[in-house]
Amino acid sequence: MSTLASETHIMRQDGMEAPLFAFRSARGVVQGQGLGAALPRGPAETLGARVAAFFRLAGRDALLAGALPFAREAEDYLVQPRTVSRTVQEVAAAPRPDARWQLAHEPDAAGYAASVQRALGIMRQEAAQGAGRREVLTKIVLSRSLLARADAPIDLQGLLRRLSADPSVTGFLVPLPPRGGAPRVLAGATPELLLSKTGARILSHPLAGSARREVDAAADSANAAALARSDKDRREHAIVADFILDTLAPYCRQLSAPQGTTLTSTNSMWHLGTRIEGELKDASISSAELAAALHPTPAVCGLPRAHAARLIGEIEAYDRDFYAGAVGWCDAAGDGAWYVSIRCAEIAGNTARLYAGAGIVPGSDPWAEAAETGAKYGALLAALGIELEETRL
Ligand SMILES: C=C(O[C@@H]1C=C(C(=O)O)C=C[C@H]1O)C(=O)O
Repeated sequence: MSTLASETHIMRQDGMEAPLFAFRSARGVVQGQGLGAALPRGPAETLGARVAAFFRLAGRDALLAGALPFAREAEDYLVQPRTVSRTVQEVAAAPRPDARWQLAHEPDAAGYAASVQRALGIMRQEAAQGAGRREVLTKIVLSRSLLARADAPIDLQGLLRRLSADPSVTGFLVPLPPRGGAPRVLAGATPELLLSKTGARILSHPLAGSARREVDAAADSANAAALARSDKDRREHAIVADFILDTLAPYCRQLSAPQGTTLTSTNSMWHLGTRIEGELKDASISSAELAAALHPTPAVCGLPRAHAARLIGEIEAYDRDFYAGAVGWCDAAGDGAWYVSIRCAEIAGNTARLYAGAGIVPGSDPWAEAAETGAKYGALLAALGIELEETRL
């Protein structure tokens, strides 16, 4: 255990100490204050063992929270706060910020559509090589990024309040390892539950298959109806739900998706979702270990997983770092909640780096996928107060 007291202290503009981390949803708020200690960092493979060793020493009241990066081999960042509060949500509105922004796309919609073409070409080629090939790519999730620089430091507490205003998401703020000595956080409004555990009961609610929300009610329902009957989106979704069922099955005495696949929505997006419920054989396994086993699911990576992750590294021009990873918390009983870190931005001082991705399967239309990623910036753009024309292609 190492103490990082000076590294991640973030002061609010009013001089009060800001929370170390926060998760706010309609189910309540879990928030930590002050940095106590940090879990020795390591890859997803060893998270379960490191968390178990931590709680053997840290005692019953301890709690760990933080972020897993996208790459399984990269090091996670989990911290223990000095104090924890778990409360019921009080949604205080926060005024929209009026900063001026400079924006840079990495890549823009055309560049992103070209990457999708390239991935579809790889899928066609591998499928043509047929069963003789060991690894045939059936899905890959490609992302793009938007770098936004404000003329003033970004107010993290206001941002978190605006991100949490949508009752269908979990607003989060977690510290990331400082870069070049400067503190940074990951802030987002994730709609996707990777895994939660309470005693022996576990839940996962994967999302895949998307359409934008519309202000006009008729257009909005038409988008939802088209998503519900889209064969491409159903295939894209089934790959994720099957992967999660297969991965969790060995840990469970009972596992099912009683409602099947249904439409779910946030303020900015429609999704196909499957609520998966299970009962663990061994209730002492930690939610962090289960989250690490699942991560990254084909909702953010692809199938086969390692093959898709390698191709993402080749096709995307940047390292995803903590985007498309997982954020969450875990207590000494192993109970906790872990979310897929999407609809998020890495924030340091005046800059926010937003990310958005979309699942590509045979039949995907490159420009439609580019438009989908534009729509997925929506939650963060609205919370930061950024207007972006390009999100409507
Ligand atoms: C990758 C993202 O979202 C994921 C991809 C989805 C899709 O391709 O339809 C839907 C929900 C998420 O699992 C993102 O928002 O960045």
